[in-house]
Amino acid sequence: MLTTPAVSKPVDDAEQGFVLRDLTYDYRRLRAPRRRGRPALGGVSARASSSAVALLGPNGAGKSTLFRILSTSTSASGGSFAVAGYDSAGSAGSLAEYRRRIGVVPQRFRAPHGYTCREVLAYVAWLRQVPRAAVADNIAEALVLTGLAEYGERKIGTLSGGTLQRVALAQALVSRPRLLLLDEPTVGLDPAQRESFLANLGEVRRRGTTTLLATHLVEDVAVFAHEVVVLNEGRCAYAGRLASFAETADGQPVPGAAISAAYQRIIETGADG
Ligand SMILES: Nc1ncnc2c1ncn2[C@@H]1O[C@H](COP(=O)(O)OP(=O)(O)OP(=O)(O)O)[C@@H](O)[C@H]1O
Repeated sequence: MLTTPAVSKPVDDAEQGFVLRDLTYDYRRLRAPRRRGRPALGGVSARASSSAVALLGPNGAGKSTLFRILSTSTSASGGSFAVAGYDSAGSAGSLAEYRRRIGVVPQRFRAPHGYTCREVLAYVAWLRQVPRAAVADNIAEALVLTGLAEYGERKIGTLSGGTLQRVALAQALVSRPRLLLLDEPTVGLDPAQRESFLANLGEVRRRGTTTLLATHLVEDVAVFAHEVVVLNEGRCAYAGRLASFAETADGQPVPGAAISAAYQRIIETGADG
């Protein structure tokens, strides 16, 4: 029977965030080193200090490449990053531990239709090497945090798109990640589903998980983000507080239109924050 798990306590924003130091990545070095063009990342430096960071940028800006580096599915060609107690330059944390503490929510989450939500989460917990004694609690906590406490025994094939995307978030949380990477997770959801997903995400980031949300939807940025990083053509065009980005007074709601206008200005002028 499901009991209410002890959900980890919210933590101070000051413990959150990340540092990117001159990160470079060049796909051409792998396939066609002499090909003309630019590297996917041409020296990205940025700093964030909150747990709610939106990553914006036009197609090809380098967002997915940055995610691949932060999730360690590929290594940067140069530069380093520090996040969640780990420094890729070697000064802090272990790579093995860091890998266990990353959660990734893809744009389109897929899982076998015949599995229950709990089975999917148990499988991911096994992949992530969650200690056996912690698995049941972690699964229960992930289901509660994503509003899926009643869905543990539901089969994946019976879920709506919005609920399935909450399972995507739950599976990313099952190892209690300290870094959560989300790649346009609300694409295809209707407004009510998006609102519910973002509410869950807000709860997650208040639990102490540095959350980096790549999105093209300014409404999501307005609801979720405290800070914004904008990539353009493989470089950081802006990194800072959402309120400064949209030129809104701190503490005031930031309208989506102001975010959109600031974003366009930065992309068009190449302004550097
Ligand atoms: N596997 C690959 N092989 C070669 N070049 C690639 C590969 N993946 C991405 N690129 C190139 O690297 C650059 C950055 O791509 P990336 O996918 O990181 O950008 P993005 O901001 O995530 O774009 P999108 O919003 O379209 O997903 C682009 O010029 C892209 O063409």
